[in-house]
Amino acid sequence: MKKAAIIGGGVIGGGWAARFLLNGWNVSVFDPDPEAERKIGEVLANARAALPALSDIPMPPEGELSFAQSLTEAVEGSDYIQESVSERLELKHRVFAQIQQSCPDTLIGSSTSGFKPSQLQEGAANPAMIFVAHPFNPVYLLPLAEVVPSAASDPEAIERAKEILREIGMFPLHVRKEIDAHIADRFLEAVWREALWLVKDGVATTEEIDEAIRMGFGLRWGQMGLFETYRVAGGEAGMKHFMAQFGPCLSWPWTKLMDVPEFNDELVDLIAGQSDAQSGHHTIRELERIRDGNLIGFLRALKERNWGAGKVLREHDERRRVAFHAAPASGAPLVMAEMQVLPGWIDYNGHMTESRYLFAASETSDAFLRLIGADMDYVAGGFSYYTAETHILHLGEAKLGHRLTGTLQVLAADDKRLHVFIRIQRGAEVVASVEQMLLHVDMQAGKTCPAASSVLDRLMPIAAAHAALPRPDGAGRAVGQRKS
Ligand SMILES: NC(=O)C1=CN([C@@H]2O[C@H](COP(=O)(O)OP(=O)(O)OC[C@H]3O[C@@H](n4cnc5c(N)ncnc54)[C@H](O)[C@@H]3O)[C@@H](O)[C@H]2O)C=CC1
Ligand SMILES: C[N+](C)(C)CC(=O)CC(=O)[O-]
Repeated sequence: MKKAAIIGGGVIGGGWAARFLLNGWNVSVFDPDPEAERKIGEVLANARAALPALSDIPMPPEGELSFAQSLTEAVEGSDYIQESVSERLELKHRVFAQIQQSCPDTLIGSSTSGFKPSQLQEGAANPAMIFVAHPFNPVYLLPLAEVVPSAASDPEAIERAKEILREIGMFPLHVRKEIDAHIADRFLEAVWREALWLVKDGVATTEEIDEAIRMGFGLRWGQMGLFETYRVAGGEAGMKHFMAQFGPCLSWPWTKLMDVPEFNDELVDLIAGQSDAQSGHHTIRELERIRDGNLIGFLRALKERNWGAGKVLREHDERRRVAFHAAPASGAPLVMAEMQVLPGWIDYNGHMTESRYLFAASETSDAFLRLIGADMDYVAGGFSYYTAETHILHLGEAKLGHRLTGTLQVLAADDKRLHVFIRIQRGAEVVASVEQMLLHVDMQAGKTCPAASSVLDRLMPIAAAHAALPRPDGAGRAVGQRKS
């Protein structure tokens, strides 16, 4: 089992410890803070609840965590050392000196947010082993680690470090030219300084600034970065058009940070050329589709959490739910869910795996239950619908990227029973039908009971309207039954 030593077990050291442990490494932490063990325990509990949810493969057995009494004890026999002490250069120098007394040839990544590797290496016994490995909080979830070597670094050691970071699920971004605050923190710092001006000048509150980020460009940045986003914003003509349109802003007072590069053809060609090399293999339409697919995934996740832009989606749903019940019930199957076949839904036969048809049906029926008021508040009150029986007919194949619609027809309903017929459709093609019997239950008693009148008042008009629909062909089918 490999061993990582974490020197400094605060916010970032705790995150590194969790990432290594959950990826199967033994971890030894040294931090003189008497609270370090408790703090790391809490970070680890959060990481255990979060990181496995990102994986479709079972996680390796967790490594062993130990707390060393001295720095020398922590680093002994380690394959990798991550320094995460406070952002003070003289403290980092002292820590490196102590580490290299006993482990001069072991890789030492520093979490420093801003010091250059050449600064970290000053006075070191073996500068070649010291480099920046700058992570992002929470370290156990965010993949980026900026790996910054200096001219004194050993290239082979840097490649080994990048491989270790990949092994624990990170994305090592090799920063080729050392600079204060590396790459990402320079952006964070620029945005931060601009935000401080806006607040100080009374232009916006901290909340308004956060809304400006999380309701708009923050979502775009999170899935496409800066240049790819602006390339798409240039329309069919791409980056050159974008720059022609917005280049003049560089000399307008659009920012307090007025030290800007001269806007000339050389700059345009530099940026546009790099943008072509980065993204020119996709058409703008392809990039739009990639962007939209990514945004749908984000927004669905945010909606699940009822957070940020996801809260807006839920509020919008609620408004539409009220409007829906105010109108007369329609006599057509209800379109209750839209989804896209994701990579993790595909099986070894190259099409959507069977369990995802049930998932798609349950997305559809859950949305219907929310529609009739059997929502999470109703469940919190101790009542719910449970599925008693399901019959799936596989009628077609859904493949990666297909957009699917879940429609629901009520076959029958009374105060305790809800018999539904769900079609999972790709356009007009029904790829599966899912017939279900749901029973209304008192969750505490573990028995069926009549649904609340607030639910029945919404359900029964829909059931009455659907009674006029033709009975679906697949309804009531049993396994093995031949159609006459
Ligand atoms: N907080 C953040 O958002 C990020 C911080 N960083 C960087 O990570 C490093 C650590 O920052 P945080 O974890 O936020 O600080 P922190 O204040 O939460 O933790 C620093 C820890 O270092 C310990 N420490 C101090 N002297 C020590 C010594 N001689 N030996 C061992 N441990 C010692 C302290 O007791 C403390 O627990 C800094 O270089 C910072 O710039 C990097 C990315 C993000
Ligand atoms: C504010 N900060 C400079 C410490 C931020 C970072 O270094 C990275 C992060 O996680 O935001």
